[in-house]
Amino acid sequence: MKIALLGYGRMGKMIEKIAISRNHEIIAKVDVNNSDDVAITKADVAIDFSIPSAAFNNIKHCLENNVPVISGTTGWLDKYNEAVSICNENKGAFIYASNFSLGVNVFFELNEYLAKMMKNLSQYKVSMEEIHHTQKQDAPSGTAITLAEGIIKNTENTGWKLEEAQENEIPITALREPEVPGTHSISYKSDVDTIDIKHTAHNREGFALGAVIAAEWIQRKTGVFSMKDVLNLG
Ligand SMILES: NC(=O)C1=CN([C@@H]2O[C@H](COP(=O)(O)OP(=O)(O)OC[C@H]3O[C@@H](n4cnc5c(N)ncnc54)[C@H](OP(=O)(O)O)[C@@H]3O)[C@@H](O)[C@H]2O)C=CC1
Ligand SMILES: O=C(O)C1=N[C@H](C(=O)O)C[C@H](O)C1
Repeated sequence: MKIALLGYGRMGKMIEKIAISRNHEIIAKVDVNNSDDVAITKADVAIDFSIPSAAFNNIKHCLENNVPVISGTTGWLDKYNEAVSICNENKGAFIYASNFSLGVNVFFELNEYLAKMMKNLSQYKVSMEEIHHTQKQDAPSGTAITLAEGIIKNTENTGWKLEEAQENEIPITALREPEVPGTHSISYKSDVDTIDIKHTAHNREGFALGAVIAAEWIQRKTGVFSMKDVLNLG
């Protein structure tokens, strides 16, 4: 495949390495100072790991030029429904995932399964913690938001909040520490015990491999998909 990388930072560089190892070709590398709009239109797929303020326009540009797009950028989802409409209007192909790693996608399923079991156990209060590197622009992480949505779908919780939450809201603590690729944990605490589940990324390879697998999977498809479709989980 000919791949356009939209965003050539930590993730863009890791995706380049994995894509080349799987015999793909990088034909465009876009960052804040370098936008090659013509090269993008010649790609079989674009992979966007950029910044929250740039992601939507990157995705729109690809979909309007019939280039399938995989986006892992977090913090832009107020415009997700608009991106879905643009994809459908252009009969394009689009996947957004807050986390492309196989391990976290298994963790998403585990989280929902546990939430269903906890639904009627009102003695347990749920909370979440995410830890990321100090360069991260958004909080809470996209992954933490997906995890919170998985709990809300399956319990009486009605929303989530950073730090101080109301009754029926999931409190999320977002910590920033040097060099941490991404750690997410969920706790159900009662007066007598605590149940914890946790995912720890050791590096960024899992995210990058998942994004390249999604790019391979979306070839010749039309529609809006998720990593659940790609990995055939659940
Ligand atoms: N879904 C997932 O599995 C994962 C998602 N992420 C998310 O991916 C995103 C990128 O993460 P990361 O690589 O660590 O971040 P970096 O800051 O390392 O990289 C961001 C890149 O985007 C570039 N950029 C800035 N403006 C634009 C623009 N207008 N168009 C295209 N590129 C632009 C930056 O360029 P410059 O440096 O020149 O400013 C930089 O190269 C984040 O939102 C992060 O949360 C991260 C890991 C996994
Ligand atoms: O910014 C990051 O680094 C990460 N961002 C994603 C998120 O916001 O969930 C995924 C991963 O945790 C790393």
